[in-house]
Amino acid sequence: SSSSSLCESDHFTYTKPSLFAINGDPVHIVRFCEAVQIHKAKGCVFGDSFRDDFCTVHFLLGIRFLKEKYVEEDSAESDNSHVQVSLAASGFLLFCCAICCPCFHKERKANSHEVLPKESNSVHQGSSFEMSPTSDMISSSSSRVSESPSRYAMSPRPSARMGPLNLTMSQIITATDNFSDSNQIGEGGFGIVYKGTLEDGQVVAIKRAKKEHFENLRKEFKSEVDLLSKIGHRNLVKLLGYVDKVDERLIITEYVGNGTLRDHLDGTNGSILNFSQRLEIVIDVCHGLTYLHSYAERQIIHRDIKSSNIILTTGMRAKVADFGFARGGPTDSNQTHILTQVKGTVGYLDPEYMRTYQLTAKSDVFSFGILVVEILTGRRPVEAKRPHDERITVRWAFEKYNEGKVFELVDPNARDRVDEKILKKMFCLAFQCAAPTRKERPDMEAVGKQLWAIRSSYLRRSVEQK
Ligand SMILES: Nc1ncnc2c1ncn2[C@@H]1O[C@H](COP(=O)(O)OP(=O)(O)OP(=O)(O)O)[C@@H](O)[C@H]1O
Repeated sequence: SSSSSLCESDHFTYTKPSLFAINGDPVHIVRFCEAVQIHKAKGCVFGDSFRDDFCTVHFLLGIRFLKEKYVEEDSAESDNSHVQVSLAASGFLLFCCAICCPCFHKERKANSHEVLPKESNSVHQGSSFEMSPTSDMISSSSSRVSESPSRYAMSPRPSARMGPLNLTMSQIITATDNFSDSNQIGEGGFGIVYKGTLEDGQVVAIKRAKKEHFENLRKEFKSEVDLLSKIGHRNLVKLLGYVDKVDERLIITEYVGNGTLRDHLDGTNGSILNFSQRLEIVIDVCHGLTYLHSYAERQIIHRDIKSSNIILTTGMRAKVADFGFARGGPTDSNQTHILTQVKGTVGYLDPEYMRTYQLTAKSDVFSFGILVVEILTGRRPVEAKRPHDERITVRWAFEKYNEGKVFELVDPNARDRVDEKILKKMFCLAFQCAAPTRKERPDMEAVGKQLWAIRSSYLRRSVEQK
């Protein structure tokens, strides 16, 4: 059987099982899908009889392997192989655009209709939330609400401390000037964050649980402390100690003094991030996540990767913070996922995890993909005040990317001009990470390799341009 559709003056025909034609001329499937994509971007509507399932990754599995080969070659690129690799890279982009993206586009649309409007109506954007697998509801009363506290009642234990710091309550009170407003540096779902200066001059960040949520936040506190105590990496905020008393719950971490990534994207502290800084931040976050997923004592899934949870140092290095929602990954090698409540932040949440309650490290990969689009465009994942077709940033970016208008995506505040190929590679990688299903997303280690290759091309081109 055959389906056909007329778009502008072009006539598209698909005859099962694998004959593709434009205006009567047989064409390769990749060319065909590309043309469909371009016409869709121009606003052409394909009739019901015309199904484009064959443009999905599943259909083109064979070609996908080819794409992966290109990426590998790209990572190993050297100065000598420059020309050859550039060609391979553009081939990769072509495939990425024609194959990975149509699939992403199609499924993403379906997913976002299902979940995004519901979420954005229900919760304050940018705040973390959780959703129970049984109730299927998103809490709207508070950005972070826990399950019944009694389920998590722990036996009372003394004010426990770990890490290099052994602080008493009175030392903490002195360090924060009795939790004075002037030392307050931020506020999240867990509580208020204070800056503290210890007797020896060391500056720390002290998260103080809000009294009204004390019981509810017990599990979150425990999870954050337990997981943070097992990790040590330069791209993750370090736990220095904690206090767990009947009437006080505090987490003491290293102080990272240059504000959140979101602050920097907003330009609230005066300076605008250039492309090179954005690329380094992306790489730092990738390294932090790679460590959590593959090198920590036990796999850790962060579950709340977003720009306000990335804090920058004065040297503009990025550190992942806020482990309040973090969870250990599967312990048994036969286990592919963990079945659990949905927790995270609107706009960054993995649609597959939302649908199935199955959590894997690939949920962090999805959030990372969304974050990369945010870093490059400067736009929040959901921009409610924009025109309709620009509200879901990743979808808007994807459409523009497919129209070949990659420069229109770049944050208008970032003035340094970047090579188009580099930008395309970055966006393409972000779209792969934000693919609708986890099996289509690369793991963080593979992302790191691609980023490293992008970085060396970027540095080489910067030198060439000088
Ligand atoms: N280690 C730190 N060093 C410096 N500032 C920090 C540190 N940790 C947190 N902050 C600041 O405190 C703010 C609140 O952090 P917190 O992790 O409690 O909440 P959040 O991530 O912004 O919100 P939510 O918990 O609802 O997701 C951060 O946005 C940041 O500005």
